[in-house]
Amino acid sequence: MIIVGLTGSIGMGKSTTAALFAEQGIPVSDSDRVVHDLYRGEAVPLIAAAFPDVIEGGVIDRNKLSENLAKNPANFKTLEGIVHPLVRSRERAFLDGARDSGADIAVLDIPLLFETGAQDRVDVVVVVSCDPELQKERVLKRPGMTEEKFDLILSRQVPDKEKRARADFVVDTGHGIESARSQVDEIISILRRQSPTGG
Ligand SMILES: CC(C)(COP(=O)(O)OP(=O)(O)OC[C@H]1O[C@@H](n2cnc3c(N)ncnc32)[C@H](O)[C@@H]1O)[C@@H](O)C(=O)NCCC(=O)NCCS
Ligand SMILES: Nc1ncnc2c1ncn2[C@@H]1O[C@H](COP(=O)(O)OP(=O)(O)OP(=O)(O)O)[C@@H](O)[C@H]1O
Repeated sequence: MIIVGLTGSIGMGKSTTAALFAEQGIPVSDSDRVVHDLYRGEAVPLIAAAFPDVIEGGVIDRNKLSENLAKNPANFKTLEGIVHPLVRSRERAFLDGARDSGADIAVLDIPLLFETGAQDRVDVVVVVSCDPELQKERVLKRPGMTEEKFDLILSRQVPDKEKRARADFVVDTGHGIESARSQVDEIISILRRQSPTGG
């Protein structure tokens, strides 16, 4: 099974591109979604011990957590120390399930692929990218997003230019969905041609 690591900076179109792989029947795991899920369950007691004021009604309130991180960026390190091993363990379970189901390709959508060294755990790296102005416009449209939060998150991510340089494939999301869909379909057919079973 070919493991594809899908990454890209905030707002570049990872989730949208991941959905295009899923459309072709390829199993996809979304790390941001895994984190959000952990914040409603397994991670709650661990995060409550480190940051008691971000718990609301027994779950983690991501807005409160974001405010906490904006005030104390050093807390990212503690938080990531709790969250990333849990994400990693969910990732292994996902890959086992994908293998058991006979998938020839599986996609891991990992926003912090290069930052966490996850490129060593995947066979192929796909980076999603677009123009930085379009990226900013997309992100600032989101409810609860501020320029400050955008800059804080960007400052913790490997720059887009470097990501593109390290990619096996780049998907440009700046020209609409149909364009992205044909880029993804092309990547899938290249991978299937290269795979030992020939797909
Ligand atoms: C900072 C938090 C509270 C913001 O939550 P919110 O719902 O507003 O945003 P969301 O989770 O959708 O993330 C928005 C964007 O920021 C990126 N991002 C999230 N955490 C980080 C981080 N630690 N470093 C760099 N980028 C990050 C995401 O990948 C995404 O591109 C949340 O993302 C979080 O708890 N992050 C820490 C866990 C983590 O490292 N996640 C990254 C993927 S494993
Ligand atoms: N190929 C595309 N064509 C047109 N719009 C797109 C395309 N890809 C993404 N978008 C739009 O850009 C915005 C951000 O996309 P998406 O949520 O997929 O980004 P993301 O990289 O997953 O973001 P984050 O890193 O914050 O989770 C969305 O509004 C989405 O509809």
